[in-house]
Amino acid sequence: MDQSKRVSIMREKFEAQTISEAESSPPPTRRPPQPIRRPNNGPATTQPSPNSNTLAPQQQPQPSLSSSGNSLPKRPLPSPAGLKKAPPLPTQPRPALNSSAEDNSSYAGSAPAPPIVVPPRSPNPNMNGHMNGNSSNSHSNHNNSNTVRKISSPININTNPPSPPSAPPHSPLMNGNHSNSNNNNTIPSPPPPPMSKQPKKLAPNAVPAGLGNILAGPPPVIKTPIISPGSTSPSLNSQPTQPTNIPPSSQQSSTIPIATSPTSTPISPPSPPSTHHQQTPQKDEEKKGFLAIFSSKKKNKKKEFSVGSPFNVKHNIHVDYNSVTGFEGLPREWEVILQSSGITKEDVVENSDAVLDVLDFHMNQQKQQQKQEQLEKLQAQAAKLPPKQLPPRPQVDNQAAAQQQAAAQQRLQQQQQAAAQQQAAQQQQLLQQQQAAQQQQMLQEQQLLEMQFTESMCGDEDLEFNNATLPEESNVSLYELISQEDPTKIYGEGSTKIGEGAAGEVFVVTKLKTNQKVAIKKMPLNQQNMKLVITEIGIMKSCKHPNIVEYIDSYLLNDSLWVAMEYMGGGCLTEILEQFNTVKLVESQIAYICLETLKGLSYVHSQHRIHRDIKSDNILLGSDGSVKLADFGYAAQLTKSKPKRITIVGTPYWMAPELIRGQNYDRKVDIWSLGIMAMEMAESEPPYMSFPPLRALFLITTKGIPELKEQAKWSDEFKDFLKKCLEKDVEARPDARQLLSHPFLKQACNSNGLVPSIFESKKAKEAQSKFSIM
Ligand SMILES: Nc1ncnc2c1ncn2[C@@H]1O[C@H](COP(=O)(O)OP(=O)(O)OP(=O)(O)O)[C@@H](O)[C@H]1O
Repeated sequence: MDQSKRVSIMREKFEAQTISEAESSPPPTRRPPQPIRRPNNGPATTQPSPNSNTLAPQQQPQPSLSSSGNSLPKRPLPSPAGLKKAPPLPTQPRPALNSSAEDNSSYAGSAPAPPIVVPPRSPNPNMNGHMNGNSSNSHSNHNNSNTVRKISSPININTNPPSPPSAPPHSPLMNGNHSNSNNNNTIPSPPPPPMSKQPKKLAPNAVPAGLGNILAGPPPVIKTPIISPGSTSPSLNSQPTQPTNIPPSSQQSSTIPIATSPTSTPISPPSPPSTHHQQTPQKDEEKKGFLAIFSSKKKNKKKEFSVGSPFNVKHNIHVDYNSVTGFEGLPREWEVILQSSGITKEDVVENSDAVLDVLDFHMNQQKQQQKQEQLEKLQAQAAKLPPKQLPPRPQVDNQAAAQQQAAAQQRLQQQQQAAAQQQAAQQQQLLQQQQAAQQQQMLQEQQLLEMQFTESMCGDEDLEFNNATLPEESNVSLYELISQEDPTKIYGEGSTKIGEGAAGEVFVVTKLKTNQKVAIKKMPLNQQNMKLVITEIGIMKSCKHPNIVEYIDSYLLNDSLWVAMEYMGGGCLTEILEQFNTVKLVESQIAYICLETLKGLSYVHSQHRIHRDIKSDNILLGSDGSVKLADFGYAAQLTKSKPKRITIVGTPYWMAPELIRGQNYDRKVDIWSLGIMAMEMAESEPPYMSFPPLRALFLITTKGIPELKEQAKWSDEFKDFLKKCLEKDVEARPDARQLLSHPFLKQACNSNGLVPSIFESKKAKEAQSKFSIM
């Protein structure tokens, strides 16, 4: 699309959204900042005893496996202090962005529906980093062994106008690898973030997202996945120079399509100016230098909008694209976004499309965040409602009182009878539903087996590339996936918390019959995360491969879903990388981890699935050095009707350029992420980690990935492997099967070769937490 038209449409969307929200939403509230932490949560090194009550009530309400369900937590509970990795040293947060699950509905095969805006998988404020657009991660300080990588906090959004421009950051990466030399016109980026241990949680309603904090301090670093439906726009306050909280708009009608989304709603053609709700930024004419390029020439024109019909907007504000000076007429908030993300005038001029992609991305992200905020607020309000008070009993004489008592007793009996009948009917209905679900499940398993059989007859070529073998969309409900068994009869009472993610907490329990250790991920279940959960379980359940964490079963207890899976005693790969100062992976180990990951990916891809969140956090290690893929919460099933994907899902620093750009993408995005993960293993963190996420996304799409810092340290094979994985041209990027024969992987050690590093990193981590306690 023509640049100026695209900018113009984006601005129209923005204006419409702003007005629609301003009129239809309740007064905004700013959520008080609360530190959110994604703990470094490797498995406990001590063996949990079935009887050990590691989650002592005084520390934490015990989420015991009680069949009554009364003792089960409705939300994941705060972890015991001792189990959370003590944050030893300041770290840089890795913020996550908002999510929506347009794609994730696909596993379940729901009929194509309007983009589903998926708020955090967990409403627990302590866990909302993942989906709330907020997670944090440390900025690795290689000189400091105590650096913590995985700390979560929601992305910070702030409406404060940008500080006066300061010097742009000079990343070694950029300096060394990219031409970003003309500083005269450069919009100053925030200075390189100080290591801050305490992740900030910014007021998510504030607009523009994260900017105040980005400007003021460490940039948010996104570590957790994003899902962007491509159909939303940020709710930005019409007074851009004020720190503002914008109420989230929960109306679907208020969502705005992005240009790249197939779900976009068409924008109405231009029409004459209207008479109210002028949202044009003020003082544009005062802007100088770079800012001047954004000045709107038509700022006095007015627009007409109706609440609830944000798409019926008039093209009476013109945002022009000028190939010499950049964009003109961008909303003030966008200027701030660009400034704080370190996106320069040169960037705008040279890569206007990429800048628009990033702005689109940001708009979507903000929208999700606001929706989540709204949801959390409603939930909080509902929780605060006082219990219904019984009316005070009137004073009556004894006889009247006796009569009243008898009548009341009779009424009570009648009510009890009615309730019992109703309950019986409900139980009957539930039973029928369960039977139907079981039948359906059997049918589907049968179909799956048939499909796998057909695939196994086809050979690898057909498995991976013949779209004819793509499955049809199928509809799976949660009841079809979960077990009806009582987990309290299967697992012992004792449980030890071993990890925590945005979706829930992970415990290790012991299977009574076999004495085998099992990991149980407990996720609060609600309407928002239902599809993600179904996706995760559905895909895990049907993935059986030595390089994929084995799914055991899942259970519904109250409104929590417990997913039992193979226990991986070595924790996640990130835990090794966090100890970069003391434990460095050598090439043979990196090659081994890449090889095992590729085997898993090759299998996943052969099932026409995309993992979409490959990163060190989602690679689990066995104590025997085995390497397995985990966390399929963001995976997508390709189907005949959806052979490609477009939803923006992933964790920014690991995201492939085609995905960031909102183009159709497929399995190859996982290969890109694997390349980034390989760089993580070499350098402890992904490229551009020191940049704010939007800037990182921009750099990924425009500059690609810089080379490894210590070129001489690495073999040509490794460098070539990275080059192949990080090939921007999707066609030229090899697939998993092709990569498996890359010469670099021939250097791979065996599983035993990884064990010492797992062991050492645990030791270092223990020493670190002891040190931080002292
Ligand atoms: N099967 C397992 N065995 C051992 N540890 C596990 C297992 N599954 C998860 N963990 C631990 O729990 C942590 C959180 O698990 P997981 O990543 O699945 O949760 P999540 O809520 O999906 O997280 P994310 O925020 O990455 O989406 C992991 O980083 C890992 O340390």
